[in-house]
Amino acid sequence: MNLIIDAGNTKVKLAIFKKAEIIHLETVATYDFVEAVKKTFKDFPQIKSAIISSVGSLSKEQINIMAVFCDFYELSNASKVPFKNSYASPQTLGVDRLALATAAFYYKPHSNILVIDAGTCITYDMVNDFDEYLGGAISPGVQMRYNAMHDQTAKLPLLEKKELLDYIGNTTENCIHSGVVYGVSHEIDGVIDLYKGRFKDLTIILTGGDALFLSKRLKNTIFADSKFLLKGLNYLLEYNKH
Ligand SMILES: Nc1ncnc2c1ncn2[C@@H]1O[C@H](COP(=O)(O)OP(=O)(O)O)[C@@H](O)[C@H]1O
Ligand SMILES: CC(C)(COP(=O)(O)O)[C@@H](O)C(=O)NCCC(=O)O
Repeated sequence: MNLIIDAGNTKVKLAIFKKAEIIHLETVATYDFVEAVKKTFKDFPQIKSAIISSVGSLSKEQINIMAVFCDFYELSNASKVPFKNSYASPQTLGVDRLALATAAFYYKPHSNILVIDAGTCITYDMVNDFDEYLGGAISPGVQMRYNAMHDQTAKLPLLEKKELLDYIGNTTENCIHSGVVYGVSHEIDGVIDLYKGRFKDLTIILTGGDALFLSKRLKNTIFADSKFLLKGLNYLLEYNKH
């Protein structure tokens, strides 16, 4: 069994893989990380190896607790990956994006794949049919857009995402929801259209905490998989063992 940890900027996801199958999944806040790890090893003593991708605020001490329990690997920009990395600043690339590109590579090798991760930020990552990672884009995530409007104005309230019946907002709250929800979904559809114009037979994967909420609102056909990054990490753990 492998313990796979994706520490993002909002939440830490812990998954246990038995070969390619996820048999346990939980999401915790950064401050609960150490307790969650201890409990996981108590409940699943069969875990032999672990990997962590951390782009959030976990400290070195928090991360190093893993080494107490098993054979532990921290994903870094020096890790081996199964594709050609053509990012011009590989040392500053988020390791979570390396995991997404890895999942894309194994999902459909030698094909054009765009991965959209709607998490704290929305990331766009492109792997082409030459198995080459090109990069993509980083934009503000759903909750970040709500937070920014509240934090940087005097009058706008802090809201959370909500289903909307009409894109014409008729109250302050509805106008904010419309701006965020229709803004994000039209951004994503617009970006997909750009990539479709350049890459033939493009496969589009949507993942991250807001994937299910957004998938219903897109005009493009996408494959939503909230566990895509975790699957990429499980591949990278096996890939870097040898
Ligand atoms: N409990 C929740 N209820 C509603 N939305 C949530 C919840 N937790 C996370 N989200 C949404 O998912 C986003 C974070 O997704 P996630 O993939 O966990 O981010 P990260 O990997 O950056 O930590 C937030 O920006 C928010 O919009
Ligand atoms: C863009 C990110 C903040 C996304 O993090 P997330 O929203 O998944 O928590 C992260 O991948 C990161 O810190 N990247 C470094 C810059 C780069 O990828 O070029």
